[in-house]
Amino acid sequence: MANTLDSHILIIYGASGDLAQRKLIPAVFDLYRGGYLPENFALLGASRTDFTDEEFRNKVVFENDLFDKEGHEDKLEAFSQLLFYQDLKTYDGAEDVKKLKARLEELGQEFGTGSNYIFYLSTPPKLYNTIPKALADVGLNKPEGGWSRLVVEKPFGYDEASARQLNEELQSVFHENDIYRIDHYLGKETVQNLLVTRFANGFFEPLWNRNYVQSIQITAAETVGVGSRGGYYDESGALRDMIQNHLLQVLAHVGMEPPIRADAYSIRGEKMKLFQALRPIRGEQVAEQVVRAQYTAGKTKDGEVVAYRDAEGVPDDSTTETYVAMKFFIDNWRWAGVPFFIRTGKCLPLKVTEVVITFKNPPQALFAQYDDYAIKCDNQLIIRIQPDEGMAMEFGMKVPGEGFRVKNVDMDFFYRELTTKDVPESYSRLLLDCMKGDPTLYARGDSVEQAWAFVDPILEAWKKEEAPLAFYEAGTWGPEEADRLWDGIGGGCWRNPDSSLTEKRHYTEL
Ligand SMILES: NC(=O)C1=CN([C@@H]2O[C@H](COP(=O)(O)OP(=O)(O)OC[C@H]3O[C@@H](n4cnc5c(N)ncnc54)[C@H](OP(=O)(O)O)[C@@H]3O)[C@@H](O)[C@H]2O)C=CC1
Ligand SMILES: O=C1O[C@H](COP(=O)(O)O)[C@@H](O)[C@H](O)[C@H]1O
Repeated sequence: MANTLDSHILIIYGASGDLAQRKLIPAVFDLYRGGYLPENFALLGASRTDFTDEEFRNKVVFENDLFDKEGHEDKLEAFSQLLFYQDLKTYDGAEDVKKLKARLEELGQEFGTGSNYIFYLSTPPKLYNTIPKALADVGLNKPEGGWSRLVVEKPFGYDEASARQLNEELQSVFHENDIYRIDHYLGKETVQNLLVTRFANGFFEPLWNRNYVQSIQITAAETVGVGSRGGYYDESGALRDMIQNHLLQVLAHVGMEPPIRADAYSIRGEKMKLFQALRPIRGEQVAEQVVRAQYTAGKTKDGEVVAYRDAEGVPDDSTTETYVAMKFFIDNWRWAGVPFFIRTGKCLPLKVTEVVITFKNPPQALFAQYDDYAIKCDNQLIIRIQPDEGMAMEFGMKVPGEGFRVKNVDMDFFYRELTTKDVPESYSRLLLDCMKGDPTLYARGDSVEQAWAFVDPILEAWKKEEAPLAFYEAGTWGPEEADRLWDGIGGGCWRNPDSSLTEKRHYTEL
């Protein structure tokens, strides 16, 4: 099936690496299989490893376990014929980029793709500024008669200053509208569905504010440890790796004002305003509002785990956090006074990401004398980002029989009931949007800086050791210090979720 996308070539820098093999090439194959790619399309891998086109195809397609090969041999073979490879001596050398340009022109003629290019930077981040400059030196940032877009992987900077500098460097050679800062959480259907839930329905929005909401919590728990990524992770830590980008993006979808239109300008503008309203956490407040912790040896769902400090590539005196829990406020009219909580960690009991909106109790506890009312009657909306994607509303109902005993029940919706199709993988959706020239689900430069501005003071306090590092056993829900964040706000606690969104309850004991 042909479509109306512009013909183009997708160039993946760092094509010999893990991300290209595990995520990018399979995502392009999904687009190919779904008929989303333009009729004239080619993919050019570029990195230093010596491959012929054929060797590259073998590595990233035929020897790639992530492809379900059975029954798809013909499609895979045809897809592989769209893949090419250009070896480089360096990523930013003049000779290399000239060679790359010549290859692109050759492919452009062979495939009729013209001079439309997407350059995907899947290399170590230190090359994110030098590659675009090298492209600009030979005019590949503004190709004659075509267009050029740049996709930049995470991490986008290390702090606000480095993100600002990177923005300046990129924007000096590419127009902001052509820079696509990828955050794979924005490619998740359920993160996008937060906007639909809020803005396509009439009954959530009137309740979605300080008058009715008691607290909002976001949890992103992982069972895995750092595995073989210790070297990268130790320089990063959970705050940079998960909160500065993914979870603040989720927060923005939960907290932003309604956009005027469902387009990149309006949606990204509202997200920026939300980030500007985040109340900074500085100095002594860091110890009160943010808990950082590191896992020790233990047992998770995946088996025995060694302590973080014993993981490959991690120094034995590392103070890098593998867990963060924090409480903060958003200083705007909608959210004044509402506490927000975010936590994320490695080696926790479950892989789960969810948002929980807890609504205020009714003004009078009318049925308080009946046993379990007090503990049972939270009105919560639970939005499950992954897995078991869906939503559940919890509220109190009368237990049949005498008196007014109240129990919590739930109404749920599961994404799998909405469609029999597989939920598209984040990278496929995001790549397709870039091919269409739609940056709505990509992070805008100023908002990335603003997100860093929120986390920077926390990182500074940690650097000065103004807040202690706690420890938690792998396989537990984190340190007990995180529970204390809920003190003094008039109720509430972390919801430690089950593996399924709602355990189907049997009410026989009633
Ligand atoms: N892997 C993942 O799941 C994710 C990765 N990312 C980001 O994407 C980018 C690529 O990640 P990933 O594919 O995992 O990384 P890899 O370490 O696998 O590197 C990708 C490629 O970059 C090239 N490279 C260039 N210079 C260097 C260097 N000095 N050291 C090592 N490699 C170099 C290598 O190719 P060659 O030697 O052939 O030139 C390598 O194959 C990173 O910035 C990462 O932060 C983001 C999210 C998830
Ligand atoms: O970007 C990252 O995300 C993953 C978690 O992504 P998910 O889609 O599986 O929730 C995390 O494991 C990794 O450390 C981080 O770099």
